[in-house]
Amino acid sequence: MPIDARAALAAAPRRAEIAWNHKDVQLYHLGLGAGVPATDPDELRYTLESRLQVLPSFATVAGAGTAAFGGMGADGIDVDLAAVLHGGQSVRVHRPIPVTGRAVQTSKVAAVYDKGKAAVIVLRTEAHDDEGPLWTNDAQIFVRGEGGFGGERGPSGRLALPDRAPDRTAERPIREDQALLYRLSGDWNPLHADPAFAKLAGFDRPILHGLCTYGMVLKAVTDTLLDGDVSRIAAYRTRFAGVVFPGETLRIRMWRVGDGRVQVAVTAAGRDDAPVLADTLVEHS
Ligand SMILES: CCCCCCC[C@@H](O)CC(=O)SCCNC(=O)CCNC(=O)[C@H](O)C(C)(C)COP(=O)(O)OP(=O)(O)OC[C@H]1O[C@@H](n2cnc3c(N)ncnc32)[C@H](O)[C@@H]1OP(=O)(O)O
Repeated sequence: MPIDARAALAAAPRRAEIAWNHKDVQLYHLGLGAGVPATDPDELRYTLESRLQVLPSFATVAGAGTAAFGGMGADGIDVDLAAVLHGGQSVRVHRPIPVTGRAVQTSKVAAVYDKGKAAVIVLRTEAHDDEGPLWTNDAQIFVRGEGGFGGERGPSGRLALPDRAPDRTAERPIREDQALLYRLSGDWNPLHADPAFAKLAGFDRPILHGLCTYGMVLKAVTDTLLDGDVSRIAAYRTRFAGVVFPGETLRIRMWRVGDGRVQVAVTAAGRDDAPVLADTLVEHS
């Protein structure tokens, strides 16, 4: 059986020692489109080692994605990569991520939901270093065609948008080669690079990594509403509601909804505002 929920949930957490330095952080930020214009002091915070800060979404790639792909091969989970889409993601940072770090990361399957036509696997990753906890991530992995095994349907997690105009709107173009650059941070899924594999998965051409959109949007919110200061971010969650293609432009609408929260909706600007990110919330100080 491709998904054995009981075996997946009972499996011991996987443990990995991970390390990163300024180059990993700079490459990750460049993969999100940072550094344009190259001499803009606001962009240098993401690109120049002497001023570098780390976007909290870096937690999703630290250790070059070991947790994500380790989870796909966890006990009880044997699925076809062409059936896998990233369904949702949350990150909570317990303190700012250092530019250079070494940590122990554990990951385990925290839930397996049966959505009828699909299964949703929740993969939880926690990291700590000598000073204590660093981050807790949940990745929701949507596996088409693997539902119907008689499991719980799980929560819907929907978040209604405020009934008013957004406080701010930003647009962010995606470079044609952005997925090729982003994948160097550790997500080597051919879905984002190989047209033949993308076809197998049902797409006309390679699609952008969900986590690339995720990082681009966090950067846009930080730069637009949080003075470009990543240390103000505590948590960030989203649902990947529709695919994005390299070369498109993201339209990012933001609402301040009180108590240090920004709600966000993201659409593809050139495709009739087709939904891209839904149920998206940034928590900040
Ligand atoms: C770090 C870990 C990495 C993990 C490995 C990932 C590797 C990466 O390289 C892969 C990627 O980056 S893929 C790119 C990013 N993801 C996407 O582009 C997906 C975009 N979303 C879609 O296409 C559809 O929403 C789609 C297809 C997801 C769902 O659309 P529909 O089939 O129309 O679903 P719908 O009928 O609306 O809902 C059925 C039930 O499923 C739940 N659901 C829907 N979208 C979900 C989503 N995105 N995540 C989780 N659950 C989701 C619905 O809530 C519904 O259940 P319920 O009725 O209980 O509410």
